[in-house]
Amino acid sequence: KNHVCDHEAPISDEERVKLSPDIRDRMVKALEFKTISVEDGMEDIYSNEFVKFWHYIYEQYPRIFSSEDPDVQVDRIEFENGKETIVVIIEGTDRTLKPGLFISHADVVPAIRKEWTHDPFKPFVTEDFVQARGAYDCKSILMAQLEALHALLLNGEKPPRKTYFLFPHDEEVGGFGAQEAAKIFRERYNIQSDGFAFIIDEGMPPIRNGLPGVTKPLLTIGYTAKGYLTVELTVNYAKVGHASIPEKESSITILSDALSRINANPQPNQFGKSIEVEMMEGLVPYLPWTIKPVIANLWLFRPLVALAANFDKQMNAFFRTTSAITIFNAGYKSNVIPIQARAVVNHRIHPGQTISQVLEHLERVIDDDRVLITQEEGALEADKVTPRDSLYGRKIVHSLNRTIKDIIAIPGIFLAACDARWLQDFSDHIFRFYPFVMEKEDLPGIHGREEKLRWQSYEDGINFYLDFFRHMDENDLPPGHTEL
Ligand SMILES: CCCCCCCC/C=C\CCCCCCCC(=O)N[C@@H](CCSC)C(=O)O
Repeated sequence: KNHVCDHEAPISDEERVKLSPDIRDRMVKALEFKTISVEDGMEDIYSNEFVKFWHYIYEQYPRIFSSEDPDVQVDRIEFENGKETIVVIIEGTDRTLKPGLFISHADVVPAIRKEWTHDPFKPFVTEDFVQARGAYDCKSILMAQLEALHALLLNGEKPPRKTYFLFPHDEEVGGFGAQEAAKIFRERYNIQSDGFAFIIDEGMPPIRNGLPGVTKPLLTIGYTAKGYLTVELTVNYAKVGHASIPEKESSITILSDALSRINANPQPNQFGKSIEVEMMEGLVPYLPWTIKPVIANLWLFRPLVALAANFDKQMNAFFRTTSAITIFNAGYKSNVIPIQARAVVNHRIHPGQTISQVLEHLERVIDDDRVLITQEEGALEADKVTPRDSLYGRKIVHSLNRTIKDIIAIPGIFLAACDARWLQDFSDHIFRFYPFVMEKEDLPGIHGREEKLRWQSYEDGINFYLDFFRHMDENDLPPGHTEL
């Protein structure tokens, strides 16, 4: 089976929610709140923005947040400085079905004003897109889910199964909101291991022109996610003296050598150890004739395809554990040689490797006792893998095909991390993706500058959630539809 039915009849015009000026305005306004997560140890001046953000959201969606309906419940998990992780629970029409869980975080990463053409918290709006920090990651999902849910409830409908929405406040800095929610799901709501039918969180974006020759929007739904490991490298080299008579080595040169060795000796290629082979096979029908015969015959060309990791940064990220040097500091005065140098390396662990294997490789490559390697808190192994033939996966693809023109959706690996990792015990069926098509050039906007959400994509994404909310029952799709 390797067939994705990408020619579903689209939803009808009557079913489709149109992007009204009100829907646009709500999104634009949501982007004005500086719900910024800052790293530990930095001054957190944004707490009140979270309070104001949720106050605004409560006002905008009264059918959810101030409802008399006993089937609609809102729970607020309080954290320091008034920040809250929010849980919304909607009773479904069939109480015999396991509940489903949707996750979307409310926090965003910081943005440096001078790097942007417009203030990242004063949204720049055109006919085609809105540009602001969080426009894609992740207020797009949060707002689209609220729009879809509100429309559903206002229409007098309920989802087929009980549905939980989790809106954490700190995904970008560790996920304590999601970790606390996991405890509350167990203790307060009595949800046991495997208690959710499925979990849906942020993940890969559908990218138009994402691969050479693939012009249609291509989405690799995260059926697993890479692990996470940050290490600090420190050198304390006390042989220092006056800068006019330097030693041959210093903490800076020793650390620089170590970092160069990490760059020159990447972690081993893992092609074939997780679901990247299926991912490549899923792509076959859409590839141009120049590449198709190679990918269609992986039994023969596997070693050749694995080599792609050496030439293409995306393939590299899919096929191996990556190591990104994200922080480097040393020195404090131009004529003083510093004793200490420090760097931070962030690894995204391929499911074919473990944390200890990554550390062993790192030690072997650095091969210098003067470089102290310490593991930062928050490391996690790669996530478990969702079954390829999951009914919910097929239903997701079905709804994507019905609401987003030309989308190609195949199972793959999520290259980053999301809050679902803290809730893995609750479901074997976890899916990580965004339903908003982007152009390839938009990609660096996520965590970068000029982050964008395209309006047509936003409308499509709202309709995706609405369609999925209506159809997320246990009934199988008609034969021939959406076999992954
Ligand atoms: C075959 C098609 C190729 C497409 C390649 C696209 C590559 C895009 C990969 C990732 C970008 C999207 C990421 C969006 C979600 C970001 C979530 C996130 O940033 N999470 C944080 C969590 C931090 S935990 C301390 C992270 O850093 O991973």
